[in-house]
Amino acid sequence: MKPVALITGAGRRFGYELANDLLDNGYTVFAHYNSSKGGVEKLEQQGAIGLQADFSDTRAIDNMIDQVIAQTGQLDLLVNNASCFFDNHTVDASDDALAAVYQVHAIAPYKLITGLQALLANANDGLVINITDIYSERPSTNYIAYCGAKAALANMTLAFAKALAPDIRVNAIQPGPILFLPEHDNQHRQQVLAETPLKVEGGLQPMIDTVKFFRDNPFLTGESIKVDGGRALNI
Ligand SMILES: NC(=O)C1=CN([C@@H]2O[C@H](COP(=O)(O)OP(=O)(O)OC[C@H]3O[C@@H](n4cnc5c(N)ncnc54)[C@H](OP(=O)(O)O)[C@@H]3O)[C@@H](O)[C@H]2O)C=CC1
Ligand SMILES: Nc1nc2c(c(=O)[nH]1)N=C([C@H](O)[C@@H](O)CO)CN2
Repeated sequence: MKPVALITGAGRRFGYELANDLLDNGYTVFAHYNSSKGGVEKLEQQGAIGLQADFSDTRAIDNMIDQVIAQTGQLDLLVNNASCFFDNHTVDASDDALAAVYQVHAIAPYKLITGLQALLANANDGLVINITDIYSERPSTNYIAYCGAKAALANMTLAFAKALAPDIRVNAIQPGPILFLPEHDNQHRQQVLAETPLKVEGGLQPMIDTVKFFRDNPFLTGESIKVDGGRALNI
């Protein structure tokens, strides 16, 4: 049987490239998206199974879990990647945005891990990888809710690693400046790179390589790896 992966936020950027890589490496991929339908449609052309869910709606999370359980008896890899990068102004202007930050980064991963636990345990070496942030340990004052939610995900990584062993491994990746957003101007980019010892935007391949590192190391659980060019040293 082909290994099975579920990637959340697979419609663009890191989630999309990771899903592509897993498809190329023989995985059956469940590709979740919220609004990036076009990206998942490309993945579906390569055999992926698209799943739409807005994680700000808990019922949508439950429905997605039911769809996965109905289509597979095992899950080898769950990557909790979905994220809404909202700053203080965004969440101060909208309670819905504030709630979404915790729904997407904490409630959805919690419900996916617990709801798919039996499928992960059916795999030979079930693995959960939570995508947190270097700011989950040293918060930014401009993204207070986001950093708090990522910190919750980081903490749950430790708890689930302890609670689900030895059947399921749970680890985290803490990205730094891997890929700027289109709206990030040159001034912001230069400032971030000035604070990054390796002085470059990391790109997505180091993240994909780190997923593979966790996949290939069955003795790792409860671990978190920074993929940040050293930027955590300066925040
Ligand atoms: N890019 C970087 O430099 C850094 C990234 N990270 C983390 O790495 C991971 C990947 O980063 P990146 O690719 O830039 O992430 P993105 O900002 O591109 O977001 C990832 C995905 O999250 C999904 N998402 C957002 N809101 C919701 C929602 N309400 N319900 C369901 N899904 C939702 C989006 O789905 P859709 O597009 O379908 O709406 C999107 O595809 C993220 O967890 C991010 O926090 C951390 C530090 C730095
Ligand atoms: N969901 C996202 N989270 C984060 C992003 C992103 O693009 N999407 N980017 C960062 C970095 O700070 C980077 O943009 C450099 O400023 C943090 N989290």
